[in-house]
Amino acid sequence: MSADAVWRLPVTVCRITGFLGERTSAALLERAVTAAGGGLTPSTVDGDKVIPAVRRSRSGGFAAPELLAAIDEVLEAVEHTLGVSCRDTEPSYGLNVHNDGDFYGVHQDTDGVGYASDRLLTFVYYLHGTPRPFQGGALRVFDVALPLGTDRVGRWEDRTWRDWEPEHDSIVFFRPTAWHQVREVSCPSGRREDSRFAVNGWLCRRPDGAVARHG
Ligand SMILES: O=C(O)CCC(=O)C(=O)O
Ligand SMILES: [Fe+2]
Repeated sequence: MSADAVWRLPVTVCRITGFLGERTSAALLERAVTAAGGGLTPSTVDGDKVIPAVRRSRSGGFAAPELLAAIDEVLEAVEHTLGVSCRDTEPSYGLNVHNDGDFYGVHQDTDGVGYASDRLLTFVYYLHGTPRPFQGGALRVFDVALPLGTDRVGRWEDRTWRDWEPEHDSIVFFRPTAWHQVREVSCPSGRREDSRFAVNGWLCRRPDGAVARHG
């Protein structure tokens, strides 16, 4: 057998289109555009570092109770498909806005500071104007490529991937350990309302002793 043999394991992504429906998603987009008008700050990595070579976008707090309610409704199916249990978790999320030239390099959502290890499930819900006013901006999720021997770690050259379009009113779920990136966005108008909007977050393990939401 070749010493270069690898196991290639596709990473499961649950994707749902038309997630909130036309009216609710339009209202959420309007709120996202308004939120992007003020109060957003450069997105960070490792908790609090702004590193434009790794990540270039703007982020801020955002309330989307209708999105959380809809996530709750599909959660059991998502847990089953991804093989995670989200009992006793709480959401942590915000708004990420990508405009011309913005991107997020390859990373895991478990990177960096301690709290990230409490993330059990990643969700990303996308919003944009019609027709889609930007190009690029796919979510690229890498397959796992494990060498058959145990004497070396996987090489990046061995990785394959799948791109997921950030289509308006679609949502993806995946495990936070998945390697992924946001491909560079091209948004020639540069207008705020033409951005790639994502409500992005995690279901996180509650600190010990907290009261469980689901009883
Ligand atoms: O916007 C996306 O498609 C993914 C964003 C992301 O990976 C993150 O914020 O950790
Ligand atoms: Fe991420």
